[in-house]
Amino acid sequence: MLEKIKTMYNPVPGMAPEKIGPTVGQNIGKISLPSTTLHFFDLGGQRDIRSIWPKYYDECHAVVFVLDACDQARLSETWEVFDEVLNSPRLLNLPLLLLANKQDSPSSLSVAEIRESFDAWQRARSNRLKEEEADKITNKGKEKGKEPIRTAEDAAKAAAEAAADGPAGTASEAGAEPGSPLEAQTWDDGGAKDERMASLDVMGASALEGTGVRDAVNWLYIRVQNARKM
Ligand SMILES: Nc1nc2c(ncn2[C@@H]2O[C@H](COP(=O)(O)OP(=O)(O)OP(=O)(O)O)[C@@H](O)[C@H]2O)c(=O)[nH]1
Ligand SMILES: [Mg+2]
Repeated sequence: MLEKIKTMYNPVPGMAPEKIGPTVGQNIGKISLPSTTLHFFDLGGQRDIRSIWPKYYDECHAVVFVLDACDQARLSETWEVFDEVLNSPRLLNLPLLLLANKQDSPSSLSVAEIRESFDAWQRARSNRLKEEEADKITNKGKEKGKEPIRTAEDAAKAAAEAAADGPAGTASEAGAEPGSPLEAQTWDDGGAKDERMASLDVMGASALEGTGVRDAVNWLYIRVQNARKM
């Protein structure tokens, strides 16, 4: 994608698609636009390379997450990685674009299908977390049920414990253990994540044919200009 951007915007063309191998570390590039120069850091997407991404978060002004819209088998992995980026506290206030690449291919998912796929993945995860939470509460109840109440003193203690636990299924039960996935789920960010989801920008492009590339660069140009005015 970055090489195509260079070819379209710079006098010296970027590398031809057939010569591009997987990005090891970073690939950099810049393009000049009216009153702005955009500097790009193209970071490799392979598992081992993803650990370097956060090193760039403090320096960047916008993020474009490029996904392979043909690779349906890896979409679930893609959403896990994307969700982490989406929820990175250091990126929370930055413009974020989800760019569905390979739109030239007949097997590519459309922008609408990509959005739907991510929504479905999020719904499934949320249901899974709720089930885990319900199981936890049920198991806890069973444990308690096992304890024989022998004396009046024991009965009073059991009643006090039950009262302290609060009604089953309330937020007091959810994600009680620090560091659990539930805790991440219930982390209060003042609704910033919901807002981000509602305003998530998704676009389609083809790095091979160049369709959608100018729209994506314009998106970046506008966001970076706006950020500068603030
Ligand atoms: N049909 C089609 N193929 C593409 C397009 N963009 C990239 N490819 C092909 O997809 C393969 C992977 O492309 P890369 O550009 O290396 O993918 P990448 O996302 O940068 O991968 P990493 O650098 O490992 O993160 C190559 O065979 C490319 O030729 C596209 O827009 N359409
Ligand atoms: Mg690459």
